[in-house]
Amino acid sequence: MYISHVSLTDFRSYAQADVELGPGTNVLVGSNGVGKTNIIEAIGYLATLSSHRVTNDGPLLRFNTERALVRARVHRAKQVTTLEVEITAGKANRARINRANPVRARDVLGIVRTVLFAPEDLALIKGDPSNRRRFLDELLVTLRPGQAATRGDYERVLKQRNALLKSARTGGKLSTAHESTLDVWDTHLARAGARVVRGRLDVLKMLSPYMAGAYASLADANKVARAHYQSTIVADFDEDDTAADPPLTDGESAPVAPAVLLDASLEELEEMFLAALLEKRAKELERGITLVGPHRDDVLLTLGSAPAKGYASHGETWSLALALRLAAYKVLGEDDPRPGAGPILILDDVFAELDATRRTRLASIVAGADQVIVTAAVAGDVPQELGGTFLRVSPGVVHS
Ligand SMILES: Nc1ncnc2c1ncn2[C@@H]1O[C@H](COP(=O)(O)OP(=O)(O)OP(=O)(O)O)[C@@H](O)[C@H]1O
Repeated sequence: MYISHVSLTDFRSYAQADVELGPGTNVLVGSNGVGKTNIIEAIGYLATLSSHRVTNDGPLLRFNTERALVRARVHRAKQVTTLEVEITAGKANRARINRANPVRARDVLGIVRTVLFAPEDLALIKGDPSNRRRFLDELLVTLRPGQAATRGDYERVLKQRNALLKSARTGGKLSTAHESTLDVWDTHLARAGARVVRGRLDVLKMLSPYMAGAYASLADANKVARAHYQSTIVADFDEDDTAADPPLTDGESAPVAPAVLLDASLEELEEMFLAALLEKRAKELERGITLVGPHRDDVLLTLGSAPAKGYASHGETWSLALALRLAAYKVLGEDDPRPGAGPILILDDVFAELDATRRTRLASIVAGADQVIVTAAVAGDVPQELGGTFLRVSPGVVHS
């Protein structure tokens, strides 16, 4: 797929900007701070309804404005869709498809598919587990938009269960009424949580071979890149390793998924989760929080026999983070293999970080994507093999 036109109103540094893009490679070039990333952030927002840089929408609204608009013309296979998302401070966002009546923003998930790689992605390897959970969850929602509701259910139940645990803790002894309410929340939590875990395991299974392949193509290393789901819902998890959330200080937070978890059905996962909740109930009451569940899970990434976090070099960390995104790109391409339906690949500031060999390798890996959007402060950093159209960005304006 590709986007042929993006229009921004009061988004980040842009009062109003129109950007014409084409299929194939588009390179946005301009000095530091002119607004290149702001453009690709807006395109990424249409796909995920979130920014790759900030966790809330506030900074996306241009200073002193209340509302931002991102509009795009999307070409997917033979279909052309005009998509518009309105981001409003402190209110639910709204969207419009083909200028029809507004719908919930959530309803447009899945129309645009992007895979965005940015320097912030180093946190996928070096950062706390929430980065890796978010990576899997976002990909899952792109593949199965219905998963957004499951995730929402899980968060809601988790919040209510935590509130109950906290009130039971401050109130002293757990009353019978509290206990039976907790049983009810456990059932709801396990039902939604099992779906979250199953979805993540499925996604990770799809990603793994592509991640290993992309890493091998990017790096000379003879180290194999692997990803293992670590779940707190497996029986022998020791919550002392996760005293705080984010639970990781270093090393591992929970056991690597055993085969029993990898192949478990939803019902089996639910049972596992319920058993783990029961086992941890006393500890949870003591601490006033839910200690087990997908909100505490992690993905252990390894290079050769060592965990990437804490051991990988800077270059290896870059290559592995990039390999994860390229794997996501492959998985999405496989999910909708129609010609012209592949995801849009966005590479923010990536070439400046790579040596000449890796630049060329990356260029050959991404060649053939329906659309690649690259940002660079220095045009010469973008390998010539990539070709494409250059667009010059200066503050507030994009010149074709
Ligand atoms: N909400 C906002 N309102 C107005 N301006 C903003 C807002 N958020 C960011 N900016 C401005 O946008 C600019 C940053 O834009 P962006 O991150 O797109 O730069 P860039 O061209 O990608 O730079 P670099 O090459 O350094 O990565 C900064 O000047 C910043 O002050």
